[in-house]
Amino acid sequence: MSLLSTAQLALDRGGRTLYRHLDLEIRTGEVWAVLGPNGTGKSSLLQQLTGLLPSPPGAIRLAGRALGDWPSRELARFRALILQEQEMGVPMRVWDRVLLGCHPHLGLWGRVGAEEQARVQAVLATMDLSALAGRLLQELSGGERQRVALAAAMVQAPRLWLADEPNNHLDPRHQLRWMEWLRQRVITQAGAAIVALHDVNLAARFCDRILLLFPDGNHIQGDRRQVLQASVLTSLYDCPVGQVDGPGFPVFYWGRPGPD
Ligand SMILES: Nc1ncnc2c1ncn2[C@@H]1O[C@H](COP(=O)(O)OP(=O)(O)OP(=O)(O)O)[C@@H](O)[C@H]1O
Repeated sequence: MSLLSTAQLALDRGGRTLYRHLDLEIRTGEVWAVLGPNGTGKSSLLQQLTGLLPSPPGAIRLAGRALGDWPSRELARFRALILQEQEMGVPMRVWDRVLLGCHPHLGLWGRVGAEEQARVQAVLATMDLSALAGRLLQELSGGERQRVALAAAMVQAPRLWLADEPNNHLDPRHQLRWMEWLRQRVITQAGAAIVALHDVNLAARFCDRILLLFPDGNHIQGDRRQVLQASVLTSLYDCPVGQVDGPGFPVFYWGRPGPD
């Protein structure tokens, strides 16, 4: 089943055409990576797919229904957007920030019950945040704050995940853990995800389908084995990329092999 589709989507921004004629079909159980150099439109695409940037009526459909026809509350239950930079605004504790993720699921009076408390507790434990529950966001490291943003989306429990560089600031253990969690979640809950990444190796390991955005406005999409090839990535990033065999997946490296 298609959870997100686009028809001839296009976007001009910053005086440039970022993409044209973009037809996407993101199905249940799929994790997509969007890759491309700085400024090619990865964040802009995610913003457009969520409705933060305009698109023609019917050009974006979620589960078959045009984006503009979704009531906002239903939409908030269906999909989550994880932004690249987290706005901190008013001082807030970790627990309260993560609890905000429950809001689309609360009843008319917005009362938080034992079920929501338990959900927050479980997600905090998964993200190694239990000990920080009472701390202010302003007092956290960049990686800790990023884990809080991911935790809030996990509590929101959407079917469709749109995540802009979710691994920003995360150490390798937490990157791996979160990507594994997302993949598992998408498979077991019949969900789907589209994730903007700079780490090609995470894409090669955890994503099924890849969308490449080129600086000249062109794009390529397809199965990860077909798209993620050293020659394609070299041309995408205008930087030499090599490839070696990893344990069950390819490993890419930047630059030419060293002399030793
Ligand atoms: N608010 C804005 N107003 C006008 N132009 C913008 C705005 N935000 C981004 N742009 C421009 O849109 C283009 C795409 O930016 P975008 O942030 O989508 O790229 P990106 O692929 O996510 O880059 P990065 O890898 O650096 O995160 C860039 O040329 C950028 O300068």
